[in-house]
Amino acid sequence: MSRAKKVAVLPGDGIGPEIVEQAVRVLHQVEKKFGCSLEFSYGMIGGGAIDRAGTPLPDETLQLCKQCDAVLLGAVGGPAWDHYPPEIRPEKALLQLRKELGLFSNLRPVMQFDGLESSSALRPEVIKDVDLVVVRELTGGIYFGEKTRINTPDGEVASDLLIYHEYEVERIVRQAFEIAEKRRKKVTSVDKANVLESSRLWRKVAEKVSQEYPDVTLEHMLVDNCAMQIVQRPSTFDVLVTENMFGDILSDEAAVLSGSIGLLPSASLGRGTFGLYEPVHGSAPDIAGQGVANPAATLLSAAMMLRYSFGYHEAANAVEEAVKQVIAKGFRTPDLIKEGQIKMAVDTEEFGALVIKEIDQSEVAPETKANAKVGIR
Ligand SMILES: NC(=O)c1ccc[n+]([C@@H]2O[C@H](COP(=O)([O-])OP(=O)(O)OC[C@H]3O[C@@H](n4cnc5c(N)ncnc54)[C@H](O)[C@@H]3O)[C@@H](O)[C@H]2O)c1
Ligand SMILES: CC(C)[C@H](C(=O)O)[C@@H](O)C(=O)O
Ligand SMILES: [Mg+2]
Repeated sequence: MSRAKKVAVLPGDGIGPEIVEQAVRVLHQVEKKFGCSLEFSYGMIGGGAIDRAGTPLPDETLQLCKQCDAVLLGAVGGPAWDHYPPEIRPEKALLQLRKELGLFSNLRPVMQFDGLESSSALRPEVIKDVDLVVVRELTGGIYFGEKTRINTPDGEVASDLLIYHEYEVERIVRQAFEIAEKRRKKVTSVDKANVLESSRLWRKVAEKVSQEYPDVTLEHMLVDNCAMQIVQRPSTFDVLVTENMFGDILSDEAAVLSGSIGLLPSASLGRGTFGLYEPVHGSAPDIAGQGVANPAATLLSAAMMLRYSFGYHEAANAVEEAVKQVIAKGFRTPDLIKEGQIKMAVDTEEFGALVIKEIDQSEVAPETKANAKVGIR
């Protein structure tokens, strides 16, 4: 294979370091098995960076990311920093990093895992055949609009501006159509066009872009309805495209379909092959330091990195298959064990070791249909 691919590794806070450690171990196994070469460089981000460097996103971290081919991130935040002012909160680092790197498109695939049918809070017949991708706009909308906080005689007043430019909507909607063309050819555009002007623009642009993709069906859905439909008839969704905050909320909700937020990976992409890969979940302060976090979401994010940023499709398939196999064989981190179920309980490190063993023993498999469907390039 070609020169070593450079990976910036940002473990972050809470369970971040625990899950990222397993991802790096798995990627070392990928190097061994597939003869590729990855070069890892570590950087600080989030609360830990505030404590050590006085800022959640030190300039060295940003420069490191810019010099690499991809970024692998754990999670940021936690109660220790919740009272900090907005400019030095851990979450600010994440938003700034995505913006600075031009990563406007956040892909969050949601799938079914064999053996987990009864781990979901939903009935097995409802979650049967779930296979959807949330395409979340990532660098615009209310998270990035102007914020104000003023004192008035009637008390404090706060505001967050929700603003979208046409070009921002157009590029993310187009991305959704490109993905849908390789899948089941259906785009659900989610908005609140009955109330929000930004959503009315969103809808108009979605209609315009859809003209270029006559073989893809476009449906519009109001976000409140979508929040219900996603748990009522999830298998009818293929590609779901939406603005930043709606996508944030709906993707956490969609975790119920797989069985745990610890299973949901993500890829944040821009124009080229550079990408940032992180689990959908946060730093899970309630279980941090116990070594019991589910590392699957991070391992699957690493697989997305192999696929989208490096084009290592076989290696990506092997990691995804290995994670699925470990789960199918009945191994479970605590988040996937319901009361009364007898399963083989494993911790974070044991789960990582099982995945490594699966990769070691795997045949080098060709691109499978299921994997190819999420592909965007
Ligand atoms: N990308 C990110 O870095 C990111 C994303 C979301 C939240 N956050 C931050 O994380 C902190 C905690 O947020 P929260 O509690 O609302 O959300 P969270 O996703 O961290 O946790 C929600 C629940 O899911 C569980 N959970 C999450 N990941 C898990 C895993 N891998 N394995 C097993 N269980 C898991 C947690 O234990 C918790 O019960 C906050 O500071 C928040 O701002 C960061
Ligand atoms: C921590 C927060 C800023 C972040 C977001 O809203 O993007 C998180 O919830 C996510 O989903 O990655
Ligand atoms: Mg979120």
